[in-house]
Amino acid sequence: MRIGTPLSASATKVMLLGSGELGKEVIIALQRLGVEVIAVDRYANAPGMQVAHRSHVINMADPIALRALVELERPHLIVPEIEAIATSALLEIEADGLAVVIPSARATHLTMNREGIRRLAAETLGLPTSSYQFASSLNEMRAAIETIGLPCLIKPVMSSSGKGQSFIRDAAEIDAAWDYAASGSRVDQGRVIVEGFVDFEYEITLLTIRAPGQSGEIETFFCDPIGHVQKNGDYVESWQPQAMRPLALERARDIAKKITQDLGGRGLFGVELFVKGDDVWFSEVSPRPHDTGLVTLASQRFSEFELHARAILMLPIDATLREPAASAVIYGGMEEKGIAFEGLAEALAVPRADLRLFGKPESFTRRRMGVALAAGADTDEARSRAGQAASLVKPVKG
Ligand SMILES: Nc1ncnc2c1ncn2[C@@H]1O[C@H](COP(=O)(O)OP(=O)(O)OP(=O)(O)O)[C@@H](O)[C@H]1O
Ligand SMILES: NCC(=O)N[C@@H]1O[C@H](COP(=O)([O-])[O-])[C@@H](O)[C@H]1O
Ligand SMILES: [Mg+2]
Repeated sequence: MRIGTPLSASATKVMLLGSGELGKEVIIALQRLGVEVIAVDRYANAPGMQVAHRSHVINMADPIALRALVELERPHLIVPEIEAIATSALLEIEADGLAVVIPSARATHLTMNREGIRRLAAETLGLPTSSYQFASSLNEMRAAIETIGLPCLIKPVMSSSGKGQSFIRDAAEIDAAWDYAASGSRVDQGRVIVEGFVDFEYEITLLTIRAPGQSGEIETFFCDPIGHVQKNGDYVESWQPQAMRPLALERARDIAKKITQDLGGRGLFGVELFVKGDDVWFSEVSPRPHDTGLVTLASQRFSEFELHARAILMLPIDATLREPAASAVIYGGMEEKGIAFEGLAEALAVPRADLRLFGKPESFTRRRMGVALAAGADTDEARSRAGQAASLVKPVKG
């Protein structure tokens, strides 16, 4: 694909739908390749808007507003960065040939709802997953828990980063889990998935890229597996590479290839998998860069964001690991606008450490505001350095 001059008639235009920390890095990668970038999100001054050519604040869940913006801007490519988008509008935009949706309109439509992607993975493709049932009322949820058994997880069908998610060990926790799911759902659907608990040894994100190979045809490429730790459904720490037994790695790649091939299109996907010995379970997939993949800013020759940018532009990629590295999340720790960060010199004095401060205009106690990165001789050293650097960064009132 050729790339034109930004802000001229020949410009190659890309519209990001969602402009948080992950989109910000994708935009920087696109900017470096001379792409004209339009950042869109639900609030002003989102991280990606601060590095784009221009930006718009709209309700991306509104199909009419979304279609109108696409008609106004006429981007060549639309790059969804979050799930909460009117994917029905994306299906129409793609069918009308108005723009190319990354990785494909169908992929964004199926993955925005846990029901779509889980039924595809387990029922159509026959991939191993946790046991599961869907429920649309408290009574249905009780019946589903009877079948699935305890412990189990309750998640709104439309949510991410652990929002509205509960781990239930005891029947007494059921009512609270239903209420919490309703409060954490992005679009109040009143529908949840009940998932049987998978007693995994470790979990990984397998970054999988659909990009042109030597022949120019789309092929599947894999990054080294990323290990991570999640708290309350949200990632707090990740590292690469995660050591795996050869058979487990082969199974993980096989699952990732099958699901991404079915979703189709081009770009980078984050395939989330649970592993125990040689057993591997599919959990879910993001048809876009993954938060745990922030570690690739320190570990790979090209980060997951650069790989996504290249793949969507139909350019060749190189997914090789450069060295072991880790990432550790920096939370806001307070409910405040316009906060500041102290301790940066101390954090950056940690050997091989680096930082990303996302520039989000408002802090919440558990909002991810930045990330510490570090390389090391092995992932243990990298994890301890990244954790130390993150703990030295102190959010304070601005
Ligand atoms: N069935 C399960 N068994 C065991 N652990 C689970 C199960 N489902 C989820 N988890 C744990 O909770 C974490 C978050 O779950 P999940 O990825 O479904 O949430 P999410 O809201 O989509 O988060 P994100 O958007 O960050 O991926 C998983 O990474 C895993 O640690
Ligand atoms: N697990 C998905 C994920 O990490 N998504 C990232 O978080 C942003 C929203 O953050 P916010 O809730 O702080 O606005 C999204 O825009 C994306 O960059
Ligand atoms: Mg997840």
